[in-house]
Amino acid sequence: MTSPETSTAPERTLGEPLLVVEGLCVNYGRIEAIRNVGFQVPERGIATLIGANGAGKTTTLKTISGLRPVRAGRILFEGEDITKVPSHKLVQRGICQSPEGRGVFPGMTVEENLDMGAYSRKDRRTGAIREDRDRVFTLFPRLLERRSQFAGTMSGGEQQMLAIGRALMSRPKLILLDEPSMGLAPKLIQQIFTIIREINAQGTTVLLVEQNAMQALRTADVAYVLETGEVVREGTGAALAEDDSIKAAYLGGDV
Ligand SMILES: Nc1ncnc2c1ncn2[C@@H]1O[C@H](COP(=O)(O)OP(=O)(O)OP(=O)(O)O)[C@@H](O)[C@H]1O
Repeated sequence: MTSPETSTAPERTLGEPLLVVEGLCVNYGRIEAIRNVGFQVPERGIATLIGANGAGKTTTLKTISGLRPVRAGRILFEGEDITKVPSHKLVQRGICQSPEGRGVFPGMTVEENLDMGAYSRKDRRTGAIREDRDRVFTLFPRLLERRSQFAGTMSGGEQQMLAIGRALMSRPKLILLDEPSMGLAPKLIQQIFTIIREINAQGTTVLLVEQNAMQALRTADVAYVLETGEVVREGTGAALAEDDSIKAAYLGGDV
């Protein structure tokens, strides 16, 4: 049993909301994938969306990234309306997503994949890109060992690390992580959550989508529970991790 005092969320001063989502509705044809979804991500914080399969987590992230059109509602980033801003422009503004299921370039080496992540940034000085590559290698020493290896020949966990590293290469203010622990062995899951906290401690705001509810709640400052396309609960990660109805519904044996 974890008390709020033992939450591993680091002590930081959270800022004003960096991302605000209001009344978001998104459809796939006639199917309403999410309805009236609203939440906020505080600057320098970690927010998480948890929920079962099909709850609408990935759709929410894709919509924030500009990959799905909005039927109703709006998305504000740094106080500006970005609801209709296309994906590549959002990367330039500081929002970058690490997709579910890795999505690395299999025929490129680790290093080439990382360089692709820096493609759209304004500061393209070789020195600056090298520094950021080194930062990724410090976070993920395994990627350094495999810097010349083709991404497609690496394990699932290594590809997941590479996808996060590649997103970091755009120097995002806000990183969107879609199920970073998916399919990983328990030891690697612990490592990924430690790295997420480290990325956040270095100044990047995090929006984390997870099915691994207990780990996500322990990591997050604020948390929202999605159920069939709607936000049904919200609170601090620590409070929701302690809530009996949340434990019964979402945590199962995952503790
Ligand atoms: N390409 C698509 N076409 C039609 N419906 C879709 C599509 N993608 C998702 N949906 C539907 O939208 C709803 C939300 O799905 P979404 O993938 O966002 O959920 P999720 O919470 O991320 O689930 P998971 O954890 O399984 O990835 C579901 O009802 C799903 O069936």
